Amino acid sequence: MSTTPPPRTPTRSSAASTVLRAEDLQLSYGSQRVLQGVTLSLQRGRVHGLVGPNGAGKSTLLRTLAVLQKPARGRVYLPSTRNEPASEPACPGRDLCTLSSRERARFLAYLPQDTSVAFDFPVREVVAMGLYAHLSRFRGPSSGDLARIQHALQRTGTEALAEKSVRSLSGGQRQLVLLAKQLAQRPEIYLLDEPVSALDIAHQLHVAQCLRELAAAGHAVVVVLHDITYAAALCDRITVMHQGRIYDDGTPEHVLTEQMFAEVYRVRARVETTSGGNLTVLPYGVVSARGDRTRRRQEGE
Ligand SMILES: Nc1ncnc2c1ncn2[C@@H]1O[C@H](COP(=O)(O)OP(=O)(O)OP(=O)(O)O)[C@@H](O)[C@H]1O
Repeated sequence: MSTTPPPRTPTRSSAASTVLRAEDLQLSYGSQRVLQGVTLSLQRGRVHGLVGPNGAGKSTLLRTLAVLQKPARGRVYLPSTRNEPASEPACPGRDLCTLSSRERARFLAYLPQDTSVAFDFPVREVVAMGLYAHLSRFRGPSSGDLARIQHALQRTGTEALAEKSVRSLSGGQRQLVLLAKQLAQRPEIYLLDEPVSALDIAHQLHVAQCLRELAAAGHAVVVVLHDITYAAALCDRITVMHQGRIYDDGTPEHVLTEQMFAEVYRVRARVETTSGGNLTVLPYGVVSARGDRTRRRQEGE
């Protein structure tokens, strides 16, 4: 079942500036090439979706953008003038890996796909960890910091869980708590790997609203998603990953085509626009060599 988030906001048409650029990324695990020639720019005020089949390289790309993995080739950097269009050639800029861990934490937050936690803490303390980059070594959290934690809990609907131990939570609750931690962190860029995969439809809508608000406030939001209809409604721009490469990149209307579903996902899918203007995707069959022949015979080709 797919959930349709609220329609995209006018931020989509406003002028966007590039906040981070990745250029010609290449990364392998042993002999397996997982990223090949990946180049993309992230813009403020945009929700940027990453979609593609299992194993396409989406999580690896996100971890590389978060400087948690080092590419064999290519770089991730802050453009020196952060307002050039995505299509312009790279300018020298500053490599993200040269930022200190505190600077990096002020710049970006990364939500992993696996939300299991190594240590047990009360939820409120987990969210407070998001403040690390903003706290002085010599003082505890201020009243403003405490208010920020409370706001993050409220924004994600996890207030009632604040005193519970994080290990006692359900998978979906843990996902919301880790999102609250990111909100408390207040970075310029949010890198979120399947942030709604464990959420019910109400919470999916709630998170979509929250991400749209972050974009409207000028943050860049990158989100890996498998629910294509949800992605179409939420994202200003979608990058389709296929076998470690960018297959296509652009507005949902541009990239979510029946041809793309056949070539990348190997499924037949109907792509329709509802009367409300939302794009919906209905997969109805698997593409296979045999299936293609059968279909052609049925169609009398
Ligand atoms: N630590 C690792 N060691 C070896 N291979 C890995 C490792 N992590 C990922 N891979 C391989 O890299 C490829 C890309 O994985 P990645 O997790 O980036 O894909 P994905 O597009 O996020 O997939 P999914 O939608 O299933 O989460 C896969 O073939 C995977 O098996």
